[in-house]
Amino acid sequence: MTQRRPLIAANWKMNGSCELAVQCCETLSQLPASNTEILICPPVIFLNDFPKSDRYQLGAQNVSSEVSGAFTGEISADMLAAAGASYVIIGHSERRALFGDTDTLVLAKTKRAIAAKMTPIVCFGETLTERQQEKTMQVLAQHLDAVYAAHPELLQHSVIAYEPIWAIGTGETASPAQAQAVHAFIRTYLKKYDDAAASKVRIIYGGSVNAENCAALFAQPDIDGGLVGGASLKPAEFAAICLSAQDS
Ligand SMILES: O=C[C@H](O)COP(=O)(O)O
Repeated sequence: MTQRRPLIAANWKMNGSCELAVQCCETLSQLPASNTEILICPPVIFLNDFPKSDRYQLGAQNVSSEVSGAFTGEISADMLAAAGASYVIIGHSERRALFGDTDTLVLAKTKRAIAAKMTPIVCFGETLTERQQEKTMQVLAQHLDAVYAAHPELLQHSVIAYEPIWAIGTGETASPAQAQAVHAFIRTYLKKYDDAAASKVRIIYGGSVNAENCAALFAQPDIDGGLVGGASLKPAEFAAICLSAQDS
């Protein structure tokens, strides 16, 4: 880890309950105070089940690209912020693959989040085929360009999540060296938009992070934390992952 403040984010996806929220709060409240920022992104219906705490922040898993109006089922950035979300995950591969979140939508959502004073966690990652064809960096460059080329000013307000799609929910994580190589590429690539912001931006890793593999990942110089799916549904394991970031 680095001088950048570590961020460990839980993405519950469409899982969890108010009972899990209570357990999660209790477990996290026992962690010693530290510089690590802990974030929980439950389904928005559970945001209010988390009491206000200085141990963690709350976030959402998606946001509308629109401000308001006749968009049935959507939730605006202002509404999420009013419900207590200070972060929002944007462009997760599941959104891109299953719900049609294109690069254009990812850019629009990123702008909306920042306008509502939330921090977007903008997700990027390659498929297994793209990795096998050695296209990882090319694919990432294209997707990064789609958000930041015309709007480099967004970078200083963003967190980047690198999530190789082949490692999500599969139990197969990128090795620390593989992940570090991509994180270093992303940081270097982003320098062309804003050199200072690229040095400061937190780039977190997601894809089968667990209590066993997290320490080696977080020890890498360009890995500034994790976006944790399955393991974040087990409060004790998630707390162990948060502790591991403190030690790295
Ligand atoms: O947002 C989280 C990622 O999709 C990783 O999920 P996972 O930890 O279950 O592989």
